[in-house]
Amino acid sequence: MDTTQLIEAITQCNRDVSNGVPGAKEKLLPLTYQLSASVETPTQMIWSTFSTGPLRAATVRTAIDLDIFKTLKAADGASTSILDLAKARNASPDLVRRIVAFLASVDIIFETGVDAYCATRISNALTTPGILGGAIYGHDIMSRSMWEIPSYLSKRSYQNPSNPVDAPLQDALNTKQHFFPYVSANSLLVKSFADFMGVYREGKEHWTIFYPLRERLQHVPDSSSGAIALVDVGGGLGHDLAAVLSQHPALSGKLVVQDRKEVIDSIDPAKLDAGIQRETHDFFTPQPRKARLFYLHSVLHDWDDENCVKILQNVAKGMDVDSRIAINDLLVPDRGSSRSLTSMDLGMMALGSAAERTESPLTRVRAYRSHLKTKRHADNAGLAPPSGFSCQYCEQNFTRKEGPIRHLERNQCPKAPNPKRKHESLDSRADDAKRRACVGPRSDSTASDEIDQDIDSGYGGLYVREGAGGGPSIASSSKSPEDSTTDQTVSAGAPSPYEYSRKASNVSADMPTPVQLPPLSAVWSPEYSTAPSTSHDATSYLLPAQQSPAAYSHTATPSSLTRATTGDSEMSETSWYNPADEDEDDEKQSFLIMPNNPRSMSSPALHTPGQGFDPTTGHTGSEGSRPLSDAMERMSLKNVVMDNHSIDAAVSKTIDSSAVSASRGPSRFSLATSTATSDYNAKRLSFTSLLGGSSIKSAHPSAVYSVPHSRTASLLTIGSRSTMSLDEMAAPFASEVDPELRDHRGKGDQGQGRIRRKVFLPSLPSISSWMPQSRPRSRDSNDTDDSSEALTLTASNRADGVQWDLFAPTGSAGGATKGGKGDQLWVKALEDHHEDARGALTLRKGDVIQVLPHRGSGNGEWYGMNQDSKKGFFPRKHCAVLQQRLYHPTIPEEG
Ligand SMILES: C[S@@+](CC[C@H](N)C(=O)[O-])C[C@H]1O[C@@H](n2cnc3c(N)ncnc32)[C@H](O)[C@@H]1O
Repeated sequence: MDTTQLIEAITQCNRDVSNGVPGAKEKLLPLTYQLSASVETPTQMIWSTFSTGPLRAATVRTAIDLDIFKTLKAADGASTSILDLAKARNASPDLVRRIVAFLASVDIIFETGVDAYCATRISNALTTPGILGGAIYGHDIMSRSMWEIPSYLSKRSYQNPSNPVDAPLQDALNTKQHFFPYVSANSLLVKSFADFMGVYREGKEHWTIFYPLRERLQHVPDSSSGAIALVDVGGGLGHDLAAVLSQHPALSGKLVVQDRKEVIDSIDPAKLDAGIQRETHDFFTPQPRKARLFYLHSVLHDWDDENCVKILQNVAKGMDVDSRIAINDLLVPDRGSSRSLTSMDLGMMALGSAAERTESPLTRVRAYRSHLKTKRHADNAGLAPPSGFSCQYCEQNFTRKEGPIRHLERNQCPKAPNPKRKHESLDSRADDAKRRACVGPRSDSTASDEIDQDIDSGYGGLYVREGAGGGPSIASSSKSPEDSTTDQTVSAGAPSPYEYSRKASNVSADMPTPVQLPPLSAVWSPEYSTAPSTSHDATSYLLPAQQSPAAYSHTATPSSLTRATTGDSEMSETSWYNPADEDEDDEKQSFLIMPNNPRSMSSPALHTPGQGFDPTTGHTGSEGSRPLSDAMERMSLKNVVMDNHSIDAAVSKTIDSSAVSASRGPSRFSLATSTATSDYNAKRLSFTSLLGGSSIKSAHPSAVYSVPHSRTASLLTIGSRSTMSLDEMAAPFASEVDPELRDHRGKGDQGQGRIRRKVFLPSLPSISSWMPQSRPRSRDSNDTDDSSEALTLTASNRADGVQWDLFAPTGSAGGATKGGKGDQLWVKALEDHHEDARGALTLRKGDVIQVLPHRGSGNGEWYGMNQDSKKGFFPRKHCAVLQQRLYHPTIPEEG
C-alpha cells in the first residue's frame, strides 16, 4: 500500500476501533508502523533505530529511577515544573530538563509550557506494577541482551544458539548463569519480571475464552476431596488462574500455581484468591501433583527443544488417565509474522537460546512427542514391558498390542454389558474404576508399576509412568499433597539445566543424554505441497503446506487476520495416545501436531453477545453453529505436511462440521466431521467425509473421498476451537472458496446466507482422479463381488447445490465383508427427515443407517436399515458417510 492507501486504511480501521469491531485495535498499530515506514527516509531510519530507540529505553529507565512518572501522576493532570521533577531525587535540574525534553519529544510525557510537563496515559501506566516491571526488566535484561546479538553471533560463526546458558544474555551481563537464576538473585528483577508477566499479554484474548475449560474440567470432584482440577506450571503470580476463577467461579477441584521459590514467595497471599494454592515446584523435577489439566503458558518458549522435552516429560509424570496438558504459546507463521512475534522469537534467543516455534514445517511439538516416546523406552531400558491386560468382564487376557480399548470399544468382549451402555459408562466418572480395571496391567505383569498405563487417549492421559527403577524420584515433600494448603517444596535429584556447563561438550556428566531432534528435512519435503501428479499417487493427497495467514491477507474479516498475524497465542492441548491401539507401523510413524489456531478463523460474530461465542456453553447463538471444540488430528510421519491454515481452509469448506477431525493414515489425508462433540464415541464414529486437495487455492480445491484409515483420527485430541457458524468458518477464506461453493451459499438455506449441511463438490472427474482405487459404477449396482473398496464414487454433481451424494455402496455394501471387518457402507443422518411415502425411512438426526444394496436405489435415494432394523429408502443428501461400522458400538456385528 502506498502512503495514501495506508492513510485511508488507518482512517477506516480507526472507525472500526470506534465501532468496537473485534480485531481492529490490533490492526491499527501495525498500519501506523507501515505508514511511518512509507514516509521515513533511510537517514531517518538510522536515527530512529540507533538513536531514538535506545534513548527511549534509557530515558524511561532513568525517569523511573528519578520518580519522574510518579511525580507527574501525583500532580493529577496539573503541570509540574522541572524543579519539582528534579527534587524527588535531588537531581540536577539541568539534567532532568534534558531527559524530560526527550521524553516529551517521543510522546511519553506532555510538555505544557516552558520547563513544565504533565502526565500522559503512558507515563501513568509506567507507575503501575506490570508496566513498571516491564520497563525495568526490559531495560536491565532484555534490551541489553539484544544489543549483544551481533557480537555474540559473530563469535559463534552465526550458528543458531541452542545452549540455554550460552546465549547473548550471558555475554551481555557477563554471567554464566541462566536467565532465571540470574533474575532470582535480584529481588527488583524478580518482582519486575513477575509483575510484567501479569500484563504482557494484555489486550489479547484470554485462554479462558477460547479454551473449553469447563468441558475439560467436568466431573472433577469437589476440592474438599483434595482433587486438583488445574495446575498452572510456571504460572508466575497466578494471574491466569485468577482469571479462571473469575470466569468460572463454580469449577470444582483445586487450582494450584507452581513456580520457582522466589516467585511463589513474592506472591502476597492476601492478594491471591483463596481458591488458588501456591506451590514451589521446579518443573525440571517430576510433577508431584495429579491433576486433570496441566497448563503451561509461555513456559516452553523460554527453553530450547531439549529442555522443553524434559519439562513435558516431568509434567507427564503427574498425568492420570484423564489428564491433559494444555500448552499456550505463540506460534510463528511461516510468512507475514508480525513485529511482536519476531521480536519475541529473537528475544527468546537472546535470553536463553530459545525460540517461539513456527507452525510449519510443523511444530516442534511433534518432536516433543517423539522425544517422549524415545524417553519412555529409555526409561524402561532393561525392564520388561507389561505382558498384557486382562478384561474385567470376560477375564480374557490379551496382548498389549491388541489393547483393552480395542477390545471393549469394538465390541469384541462377549461379556461386556450392553455395548451402548458400556460406551456411555466409559464417559462417566463413576465408571472410571471399571475402565481402569480393564485398562490396567495384568496382575502377573512383571513390571506393573513401571510404565504403561495405556489409556484411551480420548480421555487424555498418562503416557509415561516412571517406576522405582526409572529416573529421578521426588526427594522430599513436606506434607502430603492432599493435605497441603500452603506452599510445598518439592525437589528432586534431576540435574537442572541451570547447572549445565557453558560448553556443550562438558555437560554429559550432568545432563541426561540429549535426544536428537529429527532434522526438519526428514519430515518436510517440497513434494508434499505439490499437486497430485497421478491419480494413483497416494502421497499426493495433501493439502498445501505453506498456507500462511498472509495468503489470506486480502480477505474481509479483520479479526481473523489480525489475530493470526499479530502474535496472538495459540492454544494447544495434547493427550498422549495409546500406542497399543495402533498398528506397529503406524506407531513408528505417528506423532501429533498441534495445528490448532482457534482464532485464525474467528470473526466478529463470535464475540457478539447473544449471537457470538458463549464460553460457558461452548456454543454460539447463531443458528447453524456447531461446536468445534474437539478438532482431532492424527497423522503419520511419512506424509504429514499441514499447517494450521490449510486445515482451517479445509474446515471452512467442510460443511456441517460440528466437530472436525482430521487424520492422515499411511496413505491419505482425511477430514471428518461429526455431529456430537460431547459424545466422545460419536466423534470417533462419525467420520463422514474426507477432504483433500492439491491446493486450497486451486479452482476446485476439495474432494470427498473415502479413507480406510479413519480410525486413526480418533486417537488424538488436539486443541480446541471456538464455536462458530459455518459462515464464520468460511469467512476468512471467502475469496479462496471455490466459486461453486460461494455461489451456492444461501441457496437452499432460506437465503440466510449460511452454508449448512451441504458439501459443494467440484467436478466429478477431479474427484475420481483423486480416488486411486475407485472404479465408477452404477449407482444401482448390486454387484456383490468381493471388491476391497469400501466405497465407489458414482453420483454426479447436481446443479441444485445439494451435493452429498457422491458415494454409493459398492457391491460389498451390506454384504459379506472380508474378515468381518465391515466394508459395508454406513451413513449417519445429519438432520431429521420425515417421509410419509411408503417404503421410506424416517431419519432422526444422528441415526446410523446401514446402506443396503437395492436395485431401486437411485435418484438421490438409498435403501437402508436403521438401528431399529427398519428398512426403507431415504434421501442421501441428509446423510453423511461413516467409515466402518466397526466404530459404532450401537450396531452389533452381523453374523
Ligand atoms: C515467561 S514466564 C510465564 C509465566 C506465566 N505462565 C505467564 O504466562 O504469565 C515463565 C515462568 O516460568 C517460571 N520458571 C522458570 N523456570 C522454572 C522452573 N525450573 N520451575 C518452575 N517454574 C519456572 C518463571 O519463574 C516464570 O514465572
